[in-house]
Amino acid sequence: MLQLREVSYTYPMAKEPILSNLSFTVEDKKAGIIGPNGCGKTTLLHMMVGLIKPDKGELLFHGRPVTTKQDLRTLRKEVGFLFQSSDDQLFSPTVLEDVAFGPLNLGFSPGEAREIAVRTLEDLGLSGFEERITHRLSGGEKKLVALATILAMRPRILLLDEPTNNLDPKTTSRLIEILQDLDLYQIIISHDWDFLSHTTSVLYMIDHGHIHRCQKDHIHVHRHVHAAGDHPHTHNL
Ligand SMILES: Nc1ncnc2c1ncn2[C@@H]1O[C@H](COP(=O)(O)OP(=O)(O)OP(=O)(O)O)[C@@H](O)[C@H]1O
Repeated sequence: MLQLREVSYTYPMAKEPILSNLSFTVEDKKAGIIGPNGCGKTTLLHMMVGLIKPDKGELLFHGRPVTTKQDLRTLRKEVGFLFQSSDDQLFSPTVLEDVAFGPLNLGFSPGEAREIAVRTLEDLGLSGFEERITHRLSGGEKKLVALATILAMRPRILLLDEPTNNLDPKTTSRLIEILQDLDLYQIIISHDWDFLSHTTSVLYMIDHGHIHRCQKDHIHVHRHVHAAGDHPHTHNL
């Protein structure tokens, strides 16, 4: 459904490409993407929603190249993106307005959009948040509301960029439960091995501009290292 084919990308002023002739297809229902800081994980997800255009290669959606604004609109109806920073996602005064914004944009009437928003908040255990002032929410509350703004649009694919950053263990557990219950494609960037082990069934690693599917034993070794309390970055994740 969603595919990057042989893409390369170099940031302006950078000497080396951050992604190089990389191909990636959303085919596993729940996949994690790992790799060291700065290896290009966020760049990859941004490319998959058309926020970054590859210098070479193409983004395909349902087998067709995404080139026009209309192609992008179609893609974004079905592909939701949870930003690393919730403040990049939330902009309305109240939670209800923020969550209803997507459905309104999709053409639902104000009444229908409100109903969808209320139901989505309820599904995420956020009933009672409707009239809360969005920018006054805690970081964890913002993360769940940001997720609600996406789920209200009923996407088929969900891309999540380091969703557990700054979440406490209780909110992380809540997020795990929510993601486990969601029957849609999920691609998750994370440095949190425990979280990935609960939410994904396959892992991909970005390394020197390329992406590899990790072998099972490789995953076990790294999980063991992480469980032993070592810092994952020292092991080149
Ligand atoms: N707009 C930009 N202009 C120039 N360089 C950028 C830009 N955005 C990101 N980079 C650089 O590109 C590299 C890849 O960034 P990216 O955010 O994709 O990495 P990442 O793997 O998600 O890292 P992390 O795990 O730290 O979040 C980094 O070295 C970053 O500094």
